[in-house]
Amino acid sequence: MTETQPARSAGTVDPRPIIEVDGITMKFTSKRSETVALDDVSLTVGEGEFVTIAGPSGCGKSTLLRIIAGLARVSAGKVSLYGKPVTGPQRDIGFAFQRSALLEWRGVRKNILLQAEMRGMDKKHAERRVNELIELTGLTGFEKALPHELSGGMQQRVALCRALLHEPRVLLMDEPFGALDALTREHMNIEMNRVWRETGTTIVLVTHSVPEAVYLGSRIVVMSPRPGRIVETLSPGLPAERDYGTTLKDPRFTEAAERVRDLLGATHTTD
Ligand SMILES: Nc1ncnc2c1ncn2[C@@H]1O[C@H](COP(=O)(O)OP(=O)(O)OP(=O)(O)O)[C@@H](O)[C@H]1O
Repeated sequence: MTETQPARSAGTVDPRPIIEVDGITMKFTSKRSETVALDDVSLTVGEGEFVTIAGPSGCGKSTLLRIIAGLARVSAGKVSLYGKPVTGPQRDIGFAFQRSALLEWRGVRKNILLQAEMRGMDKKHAERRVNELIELTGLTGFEKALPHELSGGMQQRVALCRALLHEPRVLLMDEPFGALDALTREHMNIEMNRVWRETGTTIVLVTHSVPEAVYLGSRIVVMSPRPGRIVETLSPGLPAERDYGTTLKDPRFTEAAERVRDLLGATHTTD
């Protein structure tokens, strides 16, 4: 990566709010039923933060991300991105999902460039950016490989490059490593921490994994079972640069992980 690295230290968050979720409620209504997916959820994410959201299945985590992205309309409350109300699909964000959704007939480079084609980006700029991202995510040498020739972790790296191609200030990730085996997931977590530090992107990541939530998050948001509410927010104060093995033994990590587990355990019992 050639660009200057933004200085970071955990806990010192730029006060400028980038995402503001203010008292949102989300109801899904059909002829037969009404589902309250989110109930009075408020969350502010500052520039450069890495917020992880953990919560039981069905508590509205994906719905919350979709609302921030402008892909779903709230029943009540307000959402702003970069200080402007979200009223429709947002272009200046990146989105990564559990399934990498790569085009099977396109190689790595061309899959990443799909983003540039969809946005009509300047070709030379996009080409330069792809080179940077391929290097950043360790995909050098695989530029022409087709998705089926890649491991699951590599496929997710390609999806990550695609989500970052247009240099979005905000990256939303919905359980992006959920389909990977445990070891590959750890590697992706280490990589994700580096990508965050090196790009300065504001990230919100939804996960079912407690270690992933605590290792990656500068702040960890824990939600209750449906209707989803925020039950607690933790800021363990770990340094931004985190060696995996050392971090997992750090008392700040272990205490936060235990607390998240307790909260999720406690919320599960009321399921
Ligand atoms: N389009 C929709 N129409 C009706 N109900 C929906 C819709 N989208 C989500 N829901 C409901 O809203 C609730 C929250 O769903 P959501 O997918 O946001 O949860 P989640 O926390 O991301 O779950 P998981 O962890 O299992 O992915 C669920 O009960 C789901 O059935």
